[in-house]
Amino acid sequence: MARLSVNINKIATLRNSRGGDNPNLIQVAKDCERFGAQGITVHPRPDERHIRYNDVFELKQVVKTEFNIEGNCEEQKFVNLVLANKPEQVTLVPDILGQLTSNHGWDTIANQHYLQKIIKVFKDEGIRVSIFVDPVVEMVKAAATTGTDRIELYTEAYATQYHQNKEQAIAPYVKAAEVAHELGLGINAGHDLDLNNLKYFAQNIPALDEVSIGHALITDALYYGLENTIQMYLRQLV
Ligand SMILES: CC(=O)[C@@H](O)[C@H](O)COP(=O)(O)O
Ligand SMILES: NCC(=O)COP(=O)(O)O
Repeated sequence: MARLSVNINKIATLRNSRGGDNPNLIQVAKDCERFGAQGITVHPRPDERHIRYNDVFELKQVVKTEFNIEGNCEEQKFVNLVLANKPEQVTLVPDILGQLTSNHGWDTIANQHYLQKIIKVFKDEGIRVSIFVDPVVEMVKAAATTGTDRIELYTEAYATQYHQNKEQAIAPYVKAAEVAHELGLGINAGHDLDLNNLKYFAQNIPALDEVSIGHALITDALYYGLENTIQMYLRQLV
């Protein structure tokens, strides 16, 4: 059964909007775990518009499940932050500066040597590495030679197409996941997964290890409450 990591970026967005400490990010992380989350994900960005670098140090002290830090490893500040905190997992995302949200996976062919080098930096410190990739077989095959432990399949395209044609939407992910599994890679997934599309995704990707979900889950929590919402998401993964 795939594990659920709750991305708490949006809690930090809300907190930062008033400059104070309400909602308290650390308490929310603890509560997510108490309500059943099997991991906590954060994606600090250079402008610190939601997660601040300092939040990561505080979260590291309290997260008891899997701590997953996502971000752009081309930023030295991000690399230093991860190495200083040694989370269970780092997810490398090829964001460009000022990007609204993540919108593409790595070109694992063009960046093969760079990825081999940077992945080793984290793995030498005992940190599991996952890299963000589009569901493209060539990219998955080249991911396998970078030394990464896992890939995270970027699911925005799946989420967008799901309502029109879910069979068509899932097809490239099934293929990419089969290849990843054959090559010995672990499989994570995330971006725009929600209560409508999650169950079908998990049912069709049997080797799925983990999903990280933030935007939709935190939005749903406004209506259903955080505890109830986390339980609802966990039920989609059974
Ligand atoms: C890598 C990924 O898909 C998510 O981490 C997403 O980028 C969330 O980041 P924002 O909350 O900044 O949109
Ligand atoms: N890695 C994806 C993630 O952490 C959350 O993405 P989203 O659910 O906020 O789109």
